Amino acid sequence: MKVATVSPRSLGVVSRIAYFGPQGTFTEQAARVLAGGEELIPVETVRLAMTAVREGEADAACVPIENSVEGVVPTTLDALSESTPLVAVAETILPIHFSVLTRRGGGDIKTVASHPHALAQVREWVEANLPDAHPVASSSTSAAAVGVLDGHFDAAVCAPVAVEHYDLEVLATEVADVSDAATRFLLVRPPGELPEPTGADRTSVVAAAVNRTGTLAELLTALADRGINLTRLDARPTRSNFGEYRFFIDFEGHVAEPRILDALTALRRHCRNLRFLGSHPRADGTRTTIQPGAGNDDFVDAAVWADAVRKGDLA
Ligand SMILES: O=C(O)C(=O)Cc1ccccc1
Repeated sequence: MKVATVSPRSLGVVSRIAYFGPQGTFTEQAARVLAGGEELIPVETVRLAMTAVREGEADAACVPIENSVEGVVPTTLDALSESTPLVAVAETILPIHFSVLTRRGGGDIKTVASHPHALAQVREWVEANLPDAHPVASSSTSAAAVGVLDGHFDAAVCAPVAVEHYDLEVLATEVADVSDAATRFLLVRPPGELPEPTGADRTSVVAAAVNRTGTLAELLTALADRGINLTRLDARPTRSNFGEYRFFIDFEGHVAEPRILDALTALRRHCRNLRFLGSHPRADGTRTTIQPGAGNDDFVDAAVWADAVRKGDLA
Protein backbone atom coordinates (compact mmCIF):
# COMPACT_ATOMS: atom_id res chain seq x y z
CA MET A 1 0.00 0.00 0.00
CA LYS A 2 1.30 3.45 -0.90
CA VAL A 3 1.61 5.61 2.21
CA ALA A 4 1.17 9.36 2.28
CA THR A 5 -0.42 12.00 4.44
CA VAL A 6 -2.87 14.79 3.77
CA SER A 7 -3.45 17.82 5.97
CA PRO A 8 -7.04 18.93 6.58
CA ARG A 9 -7.77 21.76 4.15
CA SER A 10 -10.63 23.58 5.76
CA LEU A 11 -10.88 22.70 9.40
CA GLY A 12 -12.54 25.95 10.33
CA VAL A 13 -12.28 26.58 14.04
CA VAL A 14 -10.83 23.22 15.07
CA SER A 15 -8.60 23.85 18.05
CA ARG A 16 -9.02 20.77 20.26
CA ILE A 17 -8.61 17.25 18.87
CA ALA A 18 -9.67 14.30 21.01
CA TYR A 19 -7.78 11.14 20.08
CA PHE A 20 -7.95 7.46 20.97
CA GLY A 21 -5.32 7.28 23.69
CA PRO A 22 -3.80 7.17 26.22
CA GLN A 23 -0.57 8.89 25.18
CA GLY A 24 1.72 6.99 22.83
CA THR A 25 -0.92 5.23 20.69
CA PHE A 26 -0.68 5.04 16.93
CA THR A 27 -3.76 7.25 16.87
CA GLU A 28 -1.85 9.98 18.73
CA GLN A 29 0.76 9.90 15.97
CA ALA A 30 -1.98 10.16 13.37
CA ALA A 31 -3.52 13.10 15.25
CA ARG A 32 -0.12 14.83 15.23
CA VAL A 33 0.06 14.41 11.46
CA LEU A 34 -3.47 15.78 11.00
CA ALA A 35 -3.23 18.58 13.58
CA GLY A 36 -1.81 21.99 12.86
CA GLY A 37 -1.02 23.26 16.35
CA GLU A 38 -4.30 22.12 17.91
CA GLU A 39 -4.50 20.92 21.48
CA LEU A 40 -4.53 17.10 21.60
CA ILE A 41 -6.72 15.45 24.22
CA PRO A 42 -6.18 11.72 24.98
CA VAL A 43 -9.45 9.82 25.48
CA GLU A 44 -9.68 6.19 26.59
CA THR A 45 -11.88 4.71 23.86
CA VAL A 46 -12.82 5.48 20.27
CA ARG A 47 -16.45 5.97 21.27
CA LEU A 48 -15.54 8.43 24.04
CA ALA A 49 -13.33 10.42 21.65
CA MET A 50 -16.41 10.90 19.44
CA THR A 51 -18.60 11.62 22.48
CA ALA A 52 -16.18 14.42 23.41
CA VAL A 53 -16.90 16.02 20.01
CA ARG A 54 -20.65 15.37 20.21
CA GLU A 55 -20.76 17.04 23.62
CA GLY A 56 -18.63 20.01 22.57
CA GLU A 57 -15.61 19.13 24.72
CA ALA A 58 -13.48 18.76 21.56
CA ASP A 59 -13.82 20.18 18.03
CA ALA A 60 -12.71 17.02 16.21
CA ALA A 61 -11.69 13.44 16.98
CA CYS A 62 -8.92 11.31 15.51
CA VAL A 63 -9.81 7.60 15.30
CA PRO A 64 -8.47 4.51 13.50
CA ILE A 65 -10.78 3.24 10.74
CA GLU A 66 -9.10 0.37 8.86
CA ASN A 67 -5.94 -1.68 8.78
CA SER A 68 -4.39 -3.38 5.76
CA VAL A 69 -4.03 -6.66 7.68
CA GLU A 70 -7.01 -6.82 10.05
CA GLY A 71 -9.61 -4.77 8.17
CA VAL A 72 -11.96 -2.32 9.86
CA VAL A 73 -12.00 -1.20 13.48
CA PRO A 74 -15.56 -2.26 14.40
CA THR A 75 -15.91 0.15 17.35
CA THR A 76 -15.19 3.06 15.01
CA LEU A 77 -17.88 1.98 12.55
CA ASP A 78 -20.42 1.50 15.34
CA ALA A 79 -19.64 4.87 16.94
CA LEU A 80 -19.95 6.60 13.55
CA SER A 81 -23.42 5.18 12.93
CA GLU A 82 -24.91 5.98 16.34
CA SER A 83 -25.95 9.19 18.12
CA THR A 84 -25.60 12.56 16.36
CA PRO A 85 -23.83 12.54 12.96
CA LEU A 86 -20.12 13.25 12.55
CA VAL A 87 -18.33 13.57 9.21
CA ALA A 88 -14.76 12.74 8.22
CA VAL A 89 -12.87 15.81 6.94
CA ALA A 90 -9.35 14.38 6.63
CA GLU A 91 -7.45 11.12 6.78
CA THR A 92 -3.90 9.87 7.11
CA ILE A 93 -2.28 6.47 6.63
CA LEU A 94 0.53 5.35 8.94
CA PRO A 95 2.88 2.41 8.36
CA ILE A 96 2.56 0.05 11.32
CA HIS A 97 5.30 -1.89 13.12
CA PHE A 98 5.56 -2.50 16.82
CA SER A 99 7.90 -2.41 19.81
CA VAL A 100 7.49 -5.04 22.52
CA LEU A 101 7.93 -3.53 26.00
CA THR A 102 8.46 -5.27 29.36
CA ARG A 103 8.99 -4.23 33.00
CA ARG A 104 12.55 -3.31 33.90
CA GLY A 105 14.28 -6.41 35.26
CA GLY A 106 11.00 -8.31 34.69
CA GLY A 107 11.01 -12.15 34.85
CA ASP A 108 9.17 -14.71 32.73
CA ILE A 109 6.80 -13.43 30.09
CA LYS A 110 3.52 -15.29 30.57
CA THR A 111 1.13 -12.68 29.13
CA VAL A 112 1.51 -10.32 26.20
CA ALA A 113 -1.13 -7.61 25.90
CA SER A 114 -2.24 -5.19 23.20
CA HIS A 115 -5.11 -3.84 21.13
CA PRO A 116 -6.70 -6.76 19.19
CA HIS A 117 -5.52 -5.28 15.87
CA ALA A 118 -1.94 -5.20 17.14
CA LEU A 119 -2.08 -8.77 18.53
CA ALA A 120 -3.40 -9.99 15.17
CA GLN A 121 -0.38 -8.41 13.45
CA VAL A 122 2.28 -10.02 15.66
CA ARG A 123 0.78 -13.52 16.14
CA GLU A 124 3.62 -15.30 14.31
CA TRP A 125 6.29 -13.24 16.07
CA VAL A 126 4.82 -14.05 19.51
CA GLU A 127 4.56 -17.77 18.67
CA ALA A 128 8.18 -17.83 17.54
CA ASN A 129 9.72 -15.57 20.21
CA LEU A 130 7.44 -15.83 23.27
CA PRO A 131 5.97 -19.35 22.88
CA ASP A 132 4.84 -19.52 26.55
CA ALA A 133 3.05 -16.15 26.51
CA HIS A 134 -0.74 -15.88 26.33
CA PRO A 135 -2.12 -12.97 24.28
CA VAL A 136 -4.47 -10.67 26.23
CA ALA A 137 -6.60 -7.96 24.58
CA SER A 138 -6.34 -4.43 25.95
CA SER A 139 -8.29 -1.33 24.94
CA SER A 140 -5.28 0.21 23.12
CA THR A 141 -1.56 -0.44 22.65
CA SER A 142 -0.74 2.20 25.29
CA ALA A 143 -3.32 0.77 27.72
CA ALA A 144 -1.28 -2.46 27.46
CA ALA A 145 1.88 -0.52 28.40
CA VAL A 146 0.08 0.92 31.45
CA GLY A 147 -1.05 -2.63 32.30
CA VAL A 148 2.56 -3.85 32.22
CA LEU A 149 3.66 -0.99 34.50
CA ASP A 150 0.82 -1.88 36.90
CA GLY A 151 1.81 -5.55 36.90
CA HIS A 152 -1.30 -6.83 35.10
CA PHE A 153 0.62 -8.16 32.06
CA ASP A 154 4.26 -9.07 31.40
CA ALA A 155 4.72 -7.56 27.93
CA ALA A 156 2.96 -4.97 25.77
CA VAL A 157 2.91 -4.69 21.97
CA CYS A 158 3.08 -0.93 21.41
CA ALA A 159 3.71 1.87 18.98
CA PRO A 160 7.45 2.67 18.87
CA VAL A 161 6.86 6.08 20.58
CA ALA A 162 5.24 4.43 23.62
CA VAL A 163 8.65 3.88 25.22
CA GLU A 164 9.00 7.69 25.48
CA HIS A 165 5.88 7.82 27.66
CA TYR A 166 6.11 4.66 29.79
CA ASP A 167 9.12 3.63 31.88
CA LEU A 168 9.50 0.17 30.33
CA GLU A 169 12.31 -1.83 28.76
CA VAL A 170 12.42 -2.52 25.01
CA LEU A 171 12.45 -6.27 24.31
CA ALA A 172 12.14 -5.97 20.53
CA THR A 173 11.60 -3.33 17.84
CA GLU A 174 10.37 -3.43 14.22
CA VAL A 175 8.05 -6.31 15.08
CA ALA A 176 5.45 -7.09 12.37
CA ASP A 177 4.30 -10.32 10.71
CA VAL A 178 3.39 -8.29 7.61
CA SER A 179 6.20 -5.87 6.86
CA ASP A 180 4.22 -3.23 4.90
CA ALA A 181 1.12 -3.12 7.15
CA ALA A 182 -0.62 0.27 7.36
CA THR A 183 -3.59 1.79 9.20
CA ARG A 184 -5.87 4.57 7.99
CA PHE A 185 -7.07 7.16 10.52
CA LEU A 186 -9.88 9.71 10.22
CA LEU A 187 -10.39 13.17 11.60
CA VAL A 188 -14.13 13.51 12.28
CA ARG A 189 -16.12 16.53 13.37
CA PRO A 190 -19.76 17.74 13.38
CA PRO A 191 -21.29 18.41 9.93
CA GLY A 192 -20.28 21.78 8.48
CA GLU A 193 -18.25 23.10 5.60
CA LEU A 194 -16.75 20.21 3.59
CA PRO A 195 -13.15 20.02 2.37
CA GLU A 196 -12.79 21.13 -1.27
CA PRO A 197 -12.78 18.38 -3.92
CA THR A 198 -9.29 17.52 -5.19
CA GLY A 199 -9.91 14.83 -7.84
CA ALA A 200 -8.50 12.24 -5.41
CA ASP A 201 -11.31 12.07 -2.84
CA ARG A 202 -13.20 9.51 -0.81
CA THR A 203 -16.89 9.63 0.12
CA SER A 204 -18.34 7.51 2.92
CA VAL A 205 -21.90 6.57 3.82
CA VAL A 206 -23.64 4.17 6.16
CA ALA A 207 -26.80 2.66 4.72
CA ALA A 208 -29.61 0.89 6.54
CA ALA A 209 -31.16 -0.95 3.61
CA VAL A 210 -34.77 -2.10 3.57
CA ASN A 211 -34.86 -5.77 4.62
CA ARG A 212 -35.96 -7.51 1.42
CA THR A 213 -34.40 -9.47 -1.42
CA GLY A 214 -31.74 -7.69 -3.42
CA THR A 215 -31.41 -4.41 -1.50
CA LEU A 216 -27.62 -4.58 -1.15
CA ALA A 217 -27.41 -5.40 -4.86
CA GLU A 218 -29.55 -2.30 -5.56
CA LEU A 219 -27.18 -0.07 -3.57
CA LEU A 220 -24.11 -1.43 -5.32
CA THR A 221 -25.81 -1.23 -8.72
CA ALA A 222 -26.67 2.45 -8.10
CA LEU A 223 -22.93 3.09 -7.70
CA ALA A 224 -21.80 0.78 -10.51
CA ASP A 225 -24.32 2.31 -12.95
CA ARG A 226 -22.68 5.68 -12.37
CA GLY A 227 -19.17 4.27 -12.87
CA ILE A 228 -18.26 4.82 -9.20
CA ASN A 229 -15.45 2.68 -7.80
CA LEU A 230 -15.89 1.27 -4.27
CA THR A 231 -12.92 1.45 -1.89
CA ARG A 232 -14.47 -0.41 1.07
CA LEU A 233 -17.64 -2.31 1.98
CA ASP A 234 -18.38 -3.53 5.50
CA ALA A 235 -21.48 -4.76 7.27
CA ARG A 236 -22.26 -4.30 10.97
CA PRO A 237 -25.31 -5.61 12.82
CA THR A 238 -27.93 -2.98 13.68
CA ARG A 239 -28.05 -4.56 17.18
CA SER A 240 -31.83 -4.14 17.28
CA ASN A 241 -33.02 -7.02 15.05
CA PHE A 242 -30.97 -10.22 14.73
CA GLY A 243 -29.84 -10.64 11.12
CA GLU A 244 -30.29 -6.94 10.21
CA TYR A 245 -27.20 -5.10 9.04
CA ARG A 246 -25.95 -1.63 8.21
CA PHE A 247 -23.63 -1.29 5.22
CA PHE A 248 -20.63 1.02 5.39
CA ILE A 249 -19.68 1.99 1.86
CA ASP A 250 -16.64 4.06 0.84
CA PHE A 251 -16.23 5.09 -2.77
CA GLU A 252 -14.10 7.32 -4.97
CA GLY A 253 -15.30 10.89 -5.52
CA HIS A 254 -16.65 13.94 -3.67
CA VAL A 255 -20.24 14.97 -2.95
CA ALA A 256 -19.51 18.30 -4.69
CA GLU A 257 -19.38 16.33 -8.00
CA PRO A 258 -22.70 16.00 -9.89
CA ARG A 259 -22.13 12.25 -10.51
CA ILE A 260 -21.61 11.59 -6.77
CA LEU A 261 -24.62 13.71 -5.79
CA ASP A 262 -26.70 11.76 -8.33
CA ALA A 263 -25.49 8.48 -6.79
CA LEU A 264 -26.28 9.67 -3.25
CA THR A 265 -29.84 10.57 -4.19
CA ALA A 266 -30.23 7.11 -5.77
CA LEU A 267 -28.87 5.44 -2.61
CA ARG A 268 -31.29 7.50 -0.52
CA ARG A 269 -34.24 6.06 -2.46
CA HIS A 270 -33.13 2.50 -1.68
CA CYS A 271 -32.47 3.00 2.05
CA ARG A 272 -34.53 3.11 5.21
CA ASN A 273 -31.83 5.41 6.49
CA LEU A 274 -28.73 6.86 4.83
CA ARG A 275 -26.09 8.72 6.82
CA PHE A 276 -23.46 10.77 4.98
CA LEU A 277 -20.06 10.28 6.67
CA GLY A 278 -18.07 12.81 4.65
CA SER A 279 -16.07 13.55 1.48
CA HIS A 280 -12.37 14.31 1.90
CA PRO A 281 -9.01 13.97 0.10
CA ARG A 282 -7.51 10.46 0.06
CA ALA A 283 -4.22 10.08 1.93
CA ASP A 284 -2.80 7.82 -0.80
CA GLY A 285 -3.52 10.47 -3.44
CA THR A 286 -5.13 7.93 -5.82
CA ARG A 287 -7.11 9.91 -8.37
CA THR A 288 -10.73 9.02 -9.07
CA THR A 289 -11.25 6.81 -12.11
CA ILE A 290 -14.00 8.07 -14.40
CA GLN A 291 -15.75 5.65 -16.76
CA PRO A 292 -16.78 6.75 -20.29
CA GLY A 293 -20.18 8.50 -20.10
CA ALA A 294 -19.96 8.83 -16.30
CA GLY A 295 -17.99 12.07 -15.99
CA ASN A 296 -19.37 15.16 -14.23
CA ASP A 297 -19.82 16.89 -17.63
CA ASP A 298 -21.88 13.92 -18.82
CA PHE A 299 -24.19 14.26 -15.80
CA VAL A 300 -24.52 18.04 -16.25
CA ASP A 301 -25.16 17.72 -20.03
CA ALA A 302 -27.77 15.02 -19.46
CA ALA A 303 -29.56 17.14 -16.80
CA VAL A 304 -29.57 20.19 -19.14
CA TRP A 305 -30.96 18.02 -21.95
CA ALA A 306 -33.69 16.51 -19.71
CA ASP A 307 -34.65 20.00 -18.48
CA ALA A 308 -34.99 21.22 -22.07
CA VAL A 309 -37.19 18.22 -22.89
CA ARG A 310 -39.38 18.95 -19.84
CA LYS A 311 -39.76 22.58 -20.92
CA GLY A 312 -40.80 21.51 -24.41
CA ASP A 313 -37.67 22.99 -25.99
CA LEU A 314 -36.42 19.63 -27.32
CA ALA A 315 -37.82 16.39 -28.62
O1 LIG B 1 -3.96 1.11 20.14
C1 LIG B 1 -3.44 1.96 19.37
O2 LIG B 1 -2.29 2.37 19.47
C2 LIG B 1 -4.25 2.49 18.26
O3 LIG B 1 -4.10 3.63 17.89
C3 LIG B 1 -5.12 1.52 17.53
C4 LIG B 1 -4.25 0.70 16.63
C5 LIG B 1 -3.81 -0.55 17.03
C6 LIG B 1 -2.99 -1.29 16.19
C7 LIG B 1 -2.58 -0.78 14.98
C8 LIG B 1 -3.00 0.47 14.60
C9 LIG B 1 -3.84 1.22 15.41
